[in-house]
Amino acid sequence: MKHAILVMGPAGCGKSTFCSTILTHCQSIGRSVHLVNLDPAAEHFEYKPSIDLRDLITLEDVVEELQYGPNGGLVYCLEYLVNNIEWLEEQIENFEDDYLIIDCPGQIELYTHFPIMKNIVATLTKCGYRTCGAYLLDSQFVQDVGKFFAGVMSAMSAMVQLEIPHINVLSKMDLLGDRAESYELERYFDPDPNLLLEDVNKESSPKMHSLNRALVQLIEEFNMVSFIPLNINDEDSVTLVLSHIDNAIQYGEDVEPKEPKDMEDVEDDDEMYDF
Ligand SMILES: Nc1nc2c(ncn2[C@@H]2O[C@H](COP(=O)(O)OP(=O)(O)OP(=O)(O)O)[C@@H](O)[C@H]2O)c(=O)[nH]1
Ligand SMILES: [Mg+2]
Repeated sequence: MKHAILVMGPAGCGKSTFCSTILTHCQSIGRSVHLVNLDPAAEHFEYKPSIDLRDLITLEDVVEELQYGPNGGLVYCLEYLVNNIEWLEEQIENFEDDYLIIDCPGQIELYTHFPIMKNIVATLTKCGYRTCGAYLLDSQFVQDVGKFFAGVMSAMSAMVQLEIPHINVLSKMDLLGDRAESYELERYFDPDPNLLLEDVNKESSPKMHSLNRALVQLIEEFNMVSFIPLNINDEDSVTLVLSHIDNAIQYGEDVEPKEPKDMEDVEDDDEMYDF
């Protein structure tokens, strides 16, 4: 079985950094992973992507030749990918039994109302991939409840559209310093919808209260508002996030266990010393 993580989230929330953090971590534990870049505007990468959308189309060319602005150009590039999806199919066919980390562009429209990501997921599924969506929100989203609400809505919109296993990650936890451990923050990781409603009502005018209630109810019904905090400087935190993803796509259940081979090696070694 093949596996993929689709790394999504608003502009600048740390998607590319997340991808290279996971890559570094996987390399250090001897796991095979490949980076896939789906951002036609990406400029540089810590790791060279194994598959790169810029080999098919770049934002620079679209802006130059078609006179699109940067946002329209980006949507054009991804629509071009969807219209030439055989390109992606051919590329991902080469990665039997591997794990792809897919770095997406940071334009929120791609997750909320364009069917682009849905098409990409359908292609991955068709090619035999189990895909997990990792939706990143920057830790600044837990600094006030209004922002948190907006962030949750965008995460939920991606989740509802894509219909794949999904986790939410709160990135850049290192920026919060000591506050990262505080009770005030922890209540956002797995928030109680009633507390959320109380908080958001305090900050908005009474006119908004019934809308707030409806939104909280929606969040509650989807039962998805939980976030895994990620501090990229803390190895345990990276391990925890990856284990949530592995769990969501059942990675490891069908991977050949390492022991038998190791045991053979040991046996061979034994033979060498068997006088
Ligand atoms: N302190 C800190 N900074 C981070 C972290 N992750 C990302 N950044 C910084 O945030 C900025 C954006 O990070 P990227 O990883 O490029 O974010 P992105 O989501 O890929 O951005 P786009 O592709 O433009 O949407 C960079 O300046 C990073 O150095 C983090 O965990 N901690
Ligand atoms: Mg990026």
